[in-house]
Amino acid sequence: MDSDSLLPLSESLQLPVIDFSDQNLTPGTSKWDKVKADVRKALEDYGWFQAYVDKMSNIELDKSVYEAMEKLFDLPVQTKQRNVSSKPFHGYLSHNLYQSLGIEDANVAEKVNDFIQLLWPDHGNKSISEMMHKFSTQLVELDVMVRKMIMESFGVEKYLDEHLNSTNYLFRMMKYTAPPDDDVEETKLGLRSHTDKNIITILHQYEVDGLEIMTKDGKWIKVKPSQNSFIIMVGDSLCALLNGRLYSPYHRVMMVAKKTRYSTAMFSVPKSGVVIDSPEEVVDEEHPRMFKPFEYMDFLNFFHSEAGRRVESTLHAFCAL
Ligand SMILES: O=C(O)CCC(=O)C(=O)O
Ligand SMILES: [Fe+2]
Repeated sequence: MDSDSLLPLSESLQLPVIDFSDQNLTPGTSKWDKVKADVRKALEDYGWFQAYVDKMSNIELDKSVYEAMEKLFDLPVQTKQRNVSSKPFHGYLSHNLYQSLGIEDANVAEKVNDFIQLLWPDHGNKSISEMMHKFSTQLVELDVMVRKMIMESFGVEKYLDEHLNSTNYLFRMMKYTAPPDDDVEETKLGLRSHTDKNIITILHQYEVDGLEIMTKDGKWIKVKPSQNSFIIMVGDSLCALLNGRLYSPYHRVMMVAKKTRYSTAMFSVPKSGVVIDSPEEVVDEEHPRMFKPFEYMDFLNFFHSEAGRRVESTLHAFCAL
């Protein structure tokens, strides 16, 4: 991990920070290949990295998203509950310190507009939905770039278009209320430890920290919020698609600061009916086939079930060979 596209995050631990700010980061260049190699190494070793993006021109956008989130979560509970979905974990959720709202197909301008109109039908909110859609578009571009690098790196780029077309984008906004003023560890838990079930997640924390990601050897790493970067994380579906060659890490939110915390997540999610099955290219003697083919909604429904909640690893319990 000692190439010049990596920036040091911490003196004591060499954490994966990869520079995505280069405007000339285009496929086929030597810069692209270098970043691609770092991405693969980080996702093999940690299952995530911090993508440094030069957002100097986007500080306004970042601030606007933050302000819109504050207002959305201030709406009455009955209003937020209009955000429903037929799929588990896609609509409004609330438990303990945690609340979240979800926009399905957030890459489609009308869908973002429908969401804003449904919750917040004031005059003038067109500009808010346009702003949210702009933010989504940037996250989708980052998701596509990273997935292209991953597919190339494993020699399966011929499936890239098919792969990109087999997913939807779910954008979620999260609010975590400040924990009670005590020293009880449990009351600080904002979101319990889990692996993401989708393909790739792009997380962004606003000012207040709390995200912790587990290393393969069981150490929790606290990830500091940064306006200029996004956390890119492998989900179980990508891990399964690549025959376990990339790692999907456990992560959680601990509300250590006594402050309200906001975060956003863009999830690339397999569409209904798509079968996740490792291509031959990622299976060999050294890497025997690890998972049975499965449909994402069956996997998500298992995770949502009583039995699925009890198992240590949803992916292994659901489809390991
Ligand atoms: O709020 C965060 O930083 C993490 C959220 C998360 O892990 C999730 O929504 O899956
Ligand atoms: Fe997560």
